[in-house]
Amino acid sequence: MATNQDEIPVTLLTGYLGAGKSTLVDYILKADHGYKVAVCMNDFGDTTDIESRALTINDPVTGEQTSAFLTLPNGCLCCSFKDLGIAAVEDMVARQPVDWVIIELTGLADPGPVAKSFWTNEEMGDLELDAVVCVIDGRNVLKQISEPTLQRQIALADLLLLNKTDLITSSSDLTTIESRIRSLNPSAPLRRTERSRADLSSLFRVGAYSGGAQRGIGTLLDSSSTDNHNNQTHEHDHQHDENCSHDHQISHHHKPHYDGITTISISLPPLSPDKFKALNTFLQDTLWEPHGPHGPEILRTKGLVVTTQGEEWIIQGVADLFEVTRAAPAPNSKTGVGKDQEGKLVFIGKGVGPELARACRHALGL
Ligand SMILES: Nc1nc2c(ncn2[C@@H]2O[C@H](COP(=O)(O)OP(=O)(O)OP(=O)(O)O)[C@@H](O)[C@H]2O)c(=O)[nH]1
Repeated sequence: MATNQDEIPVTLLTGYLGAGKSTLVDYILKADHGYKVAVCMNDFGDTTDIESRALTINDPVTGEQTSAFLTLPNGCLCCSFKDLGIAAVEDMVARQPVDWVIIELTGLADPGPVAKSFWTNEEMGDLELDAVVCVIDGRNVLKQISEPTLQRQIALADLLLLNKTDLITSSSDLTTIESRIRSLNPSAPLRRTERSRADLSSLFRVGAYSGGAQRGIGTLLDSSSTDNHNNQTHEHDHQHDENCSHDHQISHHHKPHYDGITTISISLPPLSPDKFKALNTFLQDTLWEPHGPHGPEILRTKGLVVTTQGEEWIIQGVADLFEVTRAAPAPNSKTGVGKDQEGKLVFIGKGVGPELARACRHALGL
């Protein structure tokens, strides 16, 4: 499809909690393609600090670590982006020349309103919406597919990446998954990926929006016409879309959000080796053991642990799987971890509440 080479393409990256969006961003930022890429990250559950620490970006000239992030510090891009987001992206692009803008939406965002605001905004300067790319968690998609948010993410995409194929155990599962995805979006290319390693030429200058409406996208982008989940379960009042001033500071309480999903953030002091071990056991007990019909269903776990020895570790969990890896040094930090630096553990899921925070503190003897 023809694209305007003078415009800077904007890719909207969507996909459910833990699908592999940040992994894709990390892959793109490190790949050898020669494009200057700007990334906007938005996150649900106040975890952008953890995300940005999970990535390392080296300046190609100096080799030093750089921060390429413009943090949009609230958890609800879909209602604040229209006014704040585009201006923020324009500002970023004005400060440094870039070839490609990638906006990673939260795992719980409907990409429709953001895509629409980019597509219809006359004052976007050199920016042009290029494509909506949806990363799909191959391991969990069949369990999650009844979620309206995920359905819209898939339905709206111009390119679908079926990720985590290493965790899909049989070819019949793969066929079932692909046909379920196809039932929601029969026309977008569907590619299989492991660790989100997609062919970069299929991601850049897709041109899905050049040349006017296609695939009935106009109707899909209008969330009021197809989206009934906002009206039913979304706790926010989107009537005040234009001046969205309500409280998005969800980090330390457990407000219901999209699809009845709540989040809790537990701050952690520097952990001794014994307490770090206890945290690992707590995560195993919490994520691996069934909680019965009324227990929380944890969809996503993220954490930053600071140890008393001054190490930092990142925790990433999706459903029952989790991994603990050494954190990249903080950007612009030459001194390492400060003595009073705190860690935190964030759970996102259904029925996630203060009991979980209490259980965690108890398990760690805090
Ligand atoms: N086994 C396996 N793990 C993967 C793959 N892709 C990503 N992961 C892991 O899945 C976890 C979540 O990946 P992220 O890239 O953070 O997912 P995300 O979509 O950005 O998650 P949210 O920010 O919650 O929306 C991390 O632990 C990744 O290392 C894959 O293809 N295979």
